Amino acid sequence: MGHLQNLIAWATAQGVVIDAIQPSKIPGRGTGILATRNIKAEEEVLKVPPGALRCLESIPSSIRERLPSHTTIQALLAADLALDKSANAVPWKAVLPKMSDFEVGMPMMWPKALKDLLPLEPRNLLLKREKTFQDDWNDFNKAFPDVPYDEYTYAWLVVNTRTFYNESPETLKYPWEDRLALIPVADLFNHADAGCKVYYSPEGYHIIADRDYEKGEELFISYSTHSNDYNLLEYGFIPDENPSDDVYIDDVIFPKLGESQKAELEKRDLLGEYPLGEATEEFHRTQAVLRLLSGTVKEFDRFLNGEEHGQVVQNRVDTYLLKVLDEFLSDVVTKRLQEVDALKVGLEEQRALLAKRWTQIEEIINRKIGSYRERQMDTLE
Ligand SMILES: C[S@@+](CC[C@H](N)C(=O)[O-])C[C@H]1O[C@@H](n2cnc3c(N)ncnc32)[C@H](O)[C@@H]1O
Repeated sequence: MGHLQNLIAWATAQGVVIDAIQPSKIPGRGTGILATRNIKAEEEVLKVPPGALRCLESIPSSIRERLPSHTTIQALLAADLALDKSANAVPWKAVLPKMSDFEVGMPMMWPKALKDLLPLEPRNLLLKREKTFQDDWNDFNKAFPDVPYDEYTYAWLVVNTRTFYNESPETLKYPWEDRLALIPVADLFNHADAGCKVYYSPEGYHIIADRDYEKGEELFISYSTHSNDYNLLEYGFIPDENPSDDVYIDDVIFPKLGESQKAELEKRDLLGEYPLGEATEEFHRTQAVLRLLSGTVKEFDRFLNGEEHGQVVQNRVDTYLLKVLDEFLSDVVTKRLQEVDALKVGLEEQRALLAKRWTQIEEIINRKIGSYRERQMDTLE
């Protein structure tokens, strides 16, 4: 029996109910879930009972007691996985991605020269994630010094890329972003921005078809509405289509900021993270920094206090933003694409992912420039 068939037999024995789907190898996406017959919308295709979860409650107290009380659920799950040598875990572990998959997709595993060519905002996010990983490893290594670094790294990345939100009386004591669990078989669904519904009941996790599917079609779930910088950093892939994608212009903004302007922004917790997505909450940060760069501190304050009236300042800010976006294209994006192309460091697939991201950024900026120009023409008419 192959690993995937073995997994199904094992999962069924754990009480997992699998209907009309099967895991299969999908080019470019590792393993995914395919329909084995035509499926109607609202059909339940998977149910995973609570007993089959790898979650806070299933972690042996012998592990929890040896790790510090501040240990996150993510780090506890990673510790549990790194230490789990039981035969019961083998069928699930056998279908997990390999370390070589993480080395390609996860920027955490890239050589520094490639990490340095990531856009500034995700580069900063990566530094934070690396610090979290390092802290988790230090705690784990003190408690379990016999487990090698590579084995823990692998377990940590498995947890990082395939957990689900899991609410229980125990996990409610943790911050919401850390209420995590591993759900065998459900963790084989790949991401698309529209996908099957996932919900939890006392019977466990249910996955329900969101629409009709034809036999052989891949079924997806949505991991959430993240930008592709986030998808790359946290999950190690870049979707081709992503309506929630956004671009941060920190790379072009930061070199323009003087020390006193940085201090002004820092004072108000507005230093860094400048997205272009107008629908995002953080777009307010972008509007604020553009006012500071193109106007006076007084105007900047008026904007922050909600005292800006009329269109005059906004029109000037839009014109300034257009200039900034042109600069972003010529001074940052084009340069980065050339640098990635010239670089011989790392694996070809790693460089291809990085180049894909900068190309997407180039396309988004070009679309933005087009829509701002159109808006300006409309205002003039
Ligand atoms: C929850 S797992 C899904 C199953 C996974 N493909 C596997 O082989 O085990 C999440 C991982 O799947 C991959 N993935 C998910 N959605 C993808 C997509 N739309 N395109 C490419 N890779 C995807 C990424 O590597 C991600 O870290």
